[in-house]
Amino acid sequence: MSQCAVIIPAAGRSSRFGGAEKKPFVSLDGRPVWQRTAEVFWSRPDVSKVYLVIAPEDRDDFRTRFRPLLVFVENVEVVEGGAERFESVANALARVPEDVQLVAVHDAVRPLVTPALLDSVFHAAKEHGAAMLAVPVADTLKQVDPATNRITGTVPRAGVWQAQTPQVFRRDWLVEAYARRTSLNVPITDDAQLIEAIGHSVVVVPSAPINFKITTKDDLDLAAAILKARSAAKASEPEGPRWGAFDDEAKW
Ligand SMILES: Nc1ccn([C@@H]2O[C@H](COP(=O)(O)OP(=O)(O)OP(=O)(O)O)[C@@H](O)[C@H]2O)c(=O)n1
Ligand SMILES: C[C@](O)(CO)[C@H](O)COP(=O)(O)O
Repeated sequence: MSQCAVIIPAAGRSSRFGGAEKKPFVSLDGRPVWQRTAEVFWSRPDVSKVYLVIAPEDRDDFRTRFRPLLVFVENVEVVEGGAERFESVANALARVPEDVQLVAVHDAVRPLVTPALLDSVFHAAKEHGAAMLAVPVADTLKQVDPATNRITGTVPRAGVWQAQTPQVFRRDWLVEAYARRTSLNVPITDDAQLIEAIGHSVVVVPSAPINFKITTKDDLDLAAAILKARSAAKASEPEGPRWGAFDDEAKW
């Protein structure tokens, strides 16, 4: 089975989130956001290692709080983050061994990604060398003048998709793209941009809005409400057949 290394950047400043605690470390229905995200990856047989990228200023606290958990998870390595997201990814990418075929980059603050979505984007990346999750833009897009808050134009949304993560690439392509990153003088907000810039096409795998990024407090509240609804639905599911003592009521 071709193995995939997973880079989970969690070293941002959470400036749009506000609050005392950075968003990867806040509790989401009982577990920190980063852990909920990492759990979806680290138990997969096709994941060789998870590289969790933590800001230097958070390392000591992270060790203190989560070493007891990580002792039980063999395939996780903590890597130091950088000032920008691409620097954090680059630091982890440098740790990925050459024999790893694919590298997935997934925001630590997209905790609701599902195993099925991972299956589809991993499969597409194995087949095409580069693939990412995205959803087609559903709302009308407006260009707005920040000085006046007035609309200056409407952006045609045909063919426009909202990028998500994971973004999954052949390791050699991603290493080459990062090596040539400095030649690009555009703000890099996702890794697919770098792969596109070195001439490789990236396949878009239709995703689901559930894989949204926690950027603000409202996003955290939405994620918590979704998880609460999920566990309520699970609790109200009829009991499955009772094994052992047969019961006339049991439905096969
Ligand atoms: N220097 C950075 C910047 C971002 N990230 C990570 O990249 C993901 C997506 O970034 P974003 O949602 O923008 O997080 P922040 O940069 O923390 O948010 P903000 O822009 O509001 O400060 C997050 O998991 C964040 O922790 C990172 O590892 N290193
Ligand atoms: C990578 C990303 O999540 C794709 O939509 C997005 O670009 C991250 O941007 P951010 O400003 O670092 O949140």
